[in-house]
Amino acid sequence: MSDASNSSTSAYALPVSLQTLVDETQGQRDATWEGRQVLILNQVWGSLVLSREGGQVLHFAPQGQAPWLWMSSTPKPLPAAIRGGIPLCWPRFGDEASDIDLPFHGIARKMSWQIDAVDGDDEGVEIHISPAEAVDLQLFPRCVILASAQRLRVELITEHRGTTPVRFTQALHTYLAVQDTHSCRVEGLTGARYIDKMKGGQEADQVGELVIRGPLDRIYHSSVPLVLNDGHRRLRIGKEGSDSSVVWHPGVEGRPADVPEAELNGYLCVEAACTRLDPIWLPPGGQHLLAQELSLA
Ligand SMILES: O=P(O)(O)OC[C@H]1O[C@H](O)[C@H](O)[C@@H](O)[C@@H]1O
Repeated sequence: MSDASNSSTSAYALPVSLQTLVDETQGQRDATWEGRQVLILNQVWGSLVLSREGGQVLHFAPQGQAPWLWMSSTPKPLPAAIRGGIPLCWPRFGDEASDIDLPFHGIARKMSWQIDAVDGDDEGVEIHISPAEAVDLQLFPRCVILASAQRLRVELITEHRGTTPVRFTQALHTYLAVQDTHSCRVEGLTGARYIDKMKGGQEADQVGELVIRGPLDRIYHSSVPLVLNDGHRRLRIGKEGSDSSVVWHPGVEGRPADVPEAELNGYLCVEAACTRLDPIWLPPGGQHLLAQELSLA
């Protein structure tokens, strides 16, 4: 379903068709949503949806709570990436120079992934995924997703299986569900140096708390945990293996085609990233772990 009837008007809400699939799940099952093969978990600790296309968490909510992640009700059809949840931008983030000739946000979010293990009980679940197709690079990715009533943690692990050192960038491009983008503050960035991509890459220092007033596309040089406060909920955004925090919202002018107007202010992207500020150099045999962990603050 990709029409207006799939859109829910209440804040934090999932697209109606996805929420229905979650509600109809008891325990764990495979299903199809918007042409994607998804694993749906609806258990004592909460619910989670994972797409094999893109290896992407599409939804997470602790039991009895509203969704923590935003999802477009009108995603583009395959082979496009889905806008929402936690897209994997790997092994290239945005417009940074790359050793390898790759698309803007890399290849992972358009790859097909397989589920290697799902290990869960009433307390939570641990899911391991890896590419279902050959990765024609020296680098090989895999992910571990840990969900419980208290947290969602996504780990993106890169192994170097080749013979020469490789430089790469990446991001866990998380779309966080908010009541209204323009009521949001991101706490923890005061004083941090940032690159303003909307001002041609101009650099500046963050003065005071970051308050979202309009379109924003910034790479902060920051490795500390942040808090997204939308006035109704405070989400702690912890991370590992990342010295860049990207904060992005396109605003009305830049609204992507796969974001209905009514849903535009239902999210803010706060991304755990390794960018041009902190690219990863991996030697042969090396491994890097990038993680983002969400919990209530
Ligand atoms: O539309 P996408 O390819 O998913 O990219 C969406 C956005 O992602 C990042 O946050 C970048 O900083 C932005 O410059 C970009 O516009």
